[in-house]
Amino acid sequence: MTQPLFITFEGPEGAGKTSVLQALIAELKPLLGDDLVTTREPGGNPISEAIRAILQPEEDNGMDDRTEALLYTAARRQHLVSVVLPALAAGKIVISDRYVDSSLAYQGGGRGLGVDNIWQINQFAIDGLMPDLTIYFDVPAEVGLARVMANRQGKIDRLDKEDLSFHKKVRETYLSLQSDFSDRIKIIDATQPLTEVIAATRTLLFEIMATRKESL
Ligand SMILES: Nc1ncnc2c1ncn2[C@@H]1O[C@H](COP(=O)(O)OP(=O)(O)OP(=O)(O)O)[C@@H](O)[C@H]1O
Ligand SMILES: Cc1cn([C@H]2C[C@H](O)[C@@H](COP(=O)(O)O)O2)c(=O)[nH]c1=O
Repeated sequence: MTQPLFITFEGPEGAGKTSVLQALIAELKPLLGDDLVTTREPGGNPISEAIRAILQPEEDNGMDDRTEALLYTAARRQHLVSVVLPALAAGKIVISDRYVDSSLAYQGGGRGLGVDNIWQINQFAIDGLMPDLTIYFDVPAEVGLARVMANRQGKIDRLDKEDLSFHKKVRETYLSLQSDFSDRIKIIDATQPLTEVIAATRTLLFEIMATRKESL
């Protein structure tokens, strides 16, 4: 069996994670086949997708900030158990669009609940499982939000609609996490043209895949 890899994509709204992932799936699937599993949070299985629908309606639903933090964490737990852990146990490469850093940045930073508090509640859910590599796509909040507003054709959800100061705090928290955990979290300037962002991501993915060894 080959050594499993757990890779996560992170970033503020409109950073381009989904576009990059779609482009690279098209390149990597012919090479890796079933060895590559791509997924997203919140979601990736029926229970977590149901939680996503509660978390991300288009209109404000009056949700309490701590309830929000707990629901993202619950969705994460189910996603881990249903999708991520079985794939890693089978030696696969898992790429998840968002993971625990999203909660640290959005609920810890954006909502002001505190990164340490959000880290603590997440320990129960993730049981120590951290990514081998996190790629952080960095854009100023204004740039990302402008992309979302220009392109989402009516599907602007509850979090997209938060004010600019919320989204700025999300980005600041991501930058601080990246600086504190720079061995794990690699930063890409996502204001570059998409083709360049894809190329930078490809380089990081191929670097870590080259370290993957055969194991018993
Ligand atoms: N580097 C780029 N330059 C210009 N436009 C981009 C770039 N990357 C992505 N976009 C556009 O920005 C929009 C948002 O991109 P995408 O959905 O991939 O971002 P995301 O990080 O997945 O966002 P979210 O997390 O908010 O869903 C899309 O319309 C996409 O075409
Ligand atoms: C995992 C996670 C996500 N969020 C927020 C971030 C985004 O606004 C949405 C996810 O939407 P996307 O289009 O799939 O990126 O949810 C969050 O606030 N906390 C989290 O833990």
